[in-house]
Amino acid sequence: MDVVMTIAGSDSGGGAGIQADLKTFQELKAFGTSVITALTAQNTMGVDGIFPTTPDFVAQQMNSVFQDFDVKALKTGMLFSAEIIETVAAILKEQDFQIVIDPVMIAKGGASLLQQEAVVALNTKLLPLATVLTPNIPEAEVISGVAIRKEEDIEIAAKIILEKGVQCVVMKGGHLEDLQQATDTVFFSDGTSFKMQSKRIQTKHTHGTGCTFSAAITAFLGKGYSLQEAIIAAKHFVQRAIAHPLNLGHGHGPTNHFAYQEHKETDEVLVYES
Ligand SMILES: Nc1ncnc2c1ncn2[C@@H]1O[C@H](COP(=O)(O)OP(=O)(O)O)[C@@H](O)[C@H]1O
Ligand SMILES: Cc1ncc(COP(=O)(O)O)c(N)n1
Repeated sequence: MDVVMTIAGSDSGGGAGIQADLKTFQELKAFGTSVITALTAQNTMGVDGIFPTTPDFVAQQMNSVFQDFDVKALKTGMLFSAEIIETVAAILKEQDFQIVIDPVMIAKGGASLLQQEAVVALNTKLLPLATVLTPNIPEAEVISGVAIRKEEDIEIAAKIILEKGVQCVVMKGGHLEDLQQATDTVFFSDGTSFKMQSKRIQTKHTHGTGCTFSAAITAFLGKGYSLQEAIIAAKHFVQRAIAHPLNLGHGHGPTNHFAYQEHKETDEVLVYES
């Protein structure tokens, strides 16, 4: 059994964060371990409160798992503060994992899940350790300092991000809402790139899409897929999870992790070199 890890915040509403990650790992038959950076009081309508863990206790959780398990791949999600980022980075520097970094900043409802002053630590301490970084458009803008207004800006921002030491960046297109397609563009540090395109589903139930996508990449990497294979397989996973919503809650409802097994016919991801 392949062991993977998520280092992220808890979402009491079950749609994002640690809960989305563990559900994704489970559906993909990877054994999920978890390090909780913060508790959030949250539902589909928004975040009502945040209670961060101390950096020392984040370290203690990581060390307990690493002492006992052979972790194959891990992801980070909500890290909340510069102190937590520095603690996580210092431990990961000593290890040789495949690391997926989902640079979570703002929840769909608008709450800040990363303190503003933590962006420097993210850029300088954590990004150089990333096998793959998965920013949405607003996150890519903050990390790169480039305002993304048109297609060409995506490539400009990606190049700046790769210069920070990231091996691969997936520029997620979920926030480009005027388009018919949900297109993610993947750039590697060797200069190659490809696009993944799927039908944009008209739905408000997109809570946890980014968490689910990065957790799926982690699970597939843990199972031995190549980086490109893992990213493409994860796009299939999230597409099915969005296409078959559970219609839960009164706001932005969660994605459907069961859909990967239950709706194998939903497979319309187009991949092409860019
Ligand atoms: N309405 C949608 N239909 C299909 N795919 C979507 C939709 N919204 C987001 N996605 C996909 O979900 C994944 C997460 O993207 P995004 O929503 O941009 O991330 P985040 O949750 O971090 O904001 C990406 O693969 C993106 O293309
Ligand atoms: C604890 C936690 N982590 C991450 C997100 C981001 O969610 P999304 O994937 O919808 O951007 C969230 N809302 N809560």
